[in-house]
Order: sequence, then structure tokens, then C-alpha cells
Amino acid sequence: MALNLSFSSLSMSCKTSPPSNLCKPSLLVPKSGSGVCFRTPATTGISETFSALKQQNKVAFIPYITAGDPDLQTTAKALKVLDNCGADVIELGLPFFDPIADGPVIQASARRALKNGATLKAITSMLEKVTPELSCPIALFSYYNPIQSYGAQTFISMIKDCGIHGLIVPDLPFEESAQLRKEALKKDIEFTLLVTPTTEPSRRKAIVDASEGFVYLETTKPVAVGFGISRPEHVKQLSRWGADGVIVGSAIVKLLGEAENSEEGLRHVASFVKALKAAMPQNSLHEDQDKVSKSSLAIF
Ligand SMILES: O=P(O)(O)OC[C@@H](O)[C@@H](O)c1c[nH]c2ccccc12
Repeated sequence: MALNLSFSSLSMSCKTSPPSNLCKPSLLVPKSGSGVCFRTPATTGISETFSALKQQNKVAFIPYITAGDPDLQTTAKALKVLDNCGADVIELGLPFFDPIADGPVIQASARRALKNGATLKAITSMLEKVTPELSCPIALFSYYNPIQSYGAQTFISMIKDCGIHGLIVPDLPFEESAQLRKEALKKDIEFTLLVTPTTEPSRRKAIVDASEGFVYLETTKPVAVGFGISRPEHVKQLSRWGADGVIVGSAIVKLLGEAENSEEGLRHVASFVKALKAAMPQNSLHEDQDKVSKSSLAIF
């Protein structure tokens, strides 16, 4: 599927005027008297999140942002905005100087983040403070090089200790991932693997079997679709086609990175995310599904 498919008022605004469909009902914690839509801290992992949504016939909304772009304080606020505005899982990119698997928007955002001092240590100490306040799990996106330089065991412990639930390493071939997956398993970090439309069927099977959290195509595991999703219509169409999750990266990164200032960027992100979430069918997935099988969903 050649879908080139991937926006808030500040977290405060989301909280003060919560459209009811922006929060996962299972995670709603009614605050006495306030009518405010708060969610419980994330104790659930990525697979559990997908299972809970599946039971409610809902599609996971998975925004991506780069840690440290434009700075770590804004990332901390953006994580809360995304969580409050209905993210089911957040993909957080660890900035890397040679982000070969990323498109131009995310490459530029990694450059800005590195320039502003977003090291792994600074990112994990920011996360330590923020993750206890989030209700959705975070999947960290990291290139292999930083993992190798810290050592798999140390890296996994560092990300576990700051409250991360999953790991995606786009430049690590599946065949070379066993050691890292083993370390991740030990610490209960879900290791998600990528499959593309051109992945050989035999290799795809092995990758799908090994992937945790989510994957795509001909599998009982949840299928999340990403790349180029940037409009409510995209999200709606993918939900109808039967995707279990939709991933939106560049469109959000662009709003944060190109804003005049952080507050403006965060406001734009909140309204964009609210519009995307509002386009997602609620409990109507299967009634309203177009006649396209999952096997024609190609993406990541
Ligand atoms: O940016 P887009 O077109 O919305 O697609 C999401 C994608 O960028 C995000 O999931 C991602 C960030 N870094 C990656 C590296 C590889 C694969 C995917 C990614």
C-alpha cells in the first residue's frame, strides 16, 4: 500500500477541555468533581495496550517524536501532551548523528537535538521524572551504534530504569539481534521488529515470530502501520483497512521543530493529535471495515 501517510493546545488545554473520545476508557480515572480526563500511570506494556484496545475494537494511535528536539524540556512537555491527547504508545527517537533509516524531517530533528545536547544520559534523566506521570508506554527508537557503545546490558538497564517499555532498532538486522533481544527479554523490554513489503517471506516469518509488542502482516500479533501518515483521512482509512495501530512521526516532528517557539509547537501538536484521534473510528472498526485483508497492508 503506497500510503504516504504520519499535531494540541498544551497539555493544560487538553486536560481542561477533554473530548471524551480522547482517553482510553479503560484507563479513565474520573477525578471527583472536576470532570477532568486523567489517566493512570503506565503500568501496562505495549502488547497489553494493544490487547486492551483490540478487545474494544480500537486502533492504537502511536505518535513519534525525537528526544531533545528542540530541547529536553519541550520533549518532557510534549510527552505529556501526547499522552493527554490520546496516544496509546509513544515512539521516542534517540537522536543519532547518522540516522540512515529516517526521512529528512526526522534527520533534521535529530541534528537539532544533538546540537542542543540530547545525550542518552540527559534523555534518561528527563524520562525518569516524566514517565511516572504518563499513562501510555514508550517504545524507544535507537540506532545500534549507541547501544553497542554502552554495551547491550548497560543500555537495556538504563532504558528500563527510566521507565521505557519497548525498543526498536531500525538498523539492526534481525539475524544479528539475538543477543540484544535476550538482554531486553531479561528486563521485560519488548523488542519490536520491522518488516517491509519487500521482506522475503521466510525471513518475514522469523521476524514476525520474534517480534514483541507489535509488527505487521499475516500474524496474530498487532499490526502497526507507519510512514507518511499525516492527515485525519489517512488514519481513518488505515483503521478501516484493519490496521491495529497507526504511527505518525514526521508530521508531528515538523510541528514541534518548525514552530516559532516551544509553546506554539506544543499547541499545534495538541490540536493536530486531537484531530487525528477524532478521525479514528471508535468501536466501529469491524462493522465499518473496508474489504481489504491485512495481508495487503504493507508497511512497518
Ligand atoms: O515519519 P513518518 O512518515 O510519519 O513515519 C513514521 C516513522 O518516521 C517513525 O516510525 C520512525 C522514526 N524513525 C524510524 C526509523 C525507521 C523506521 C521508522 C521510523
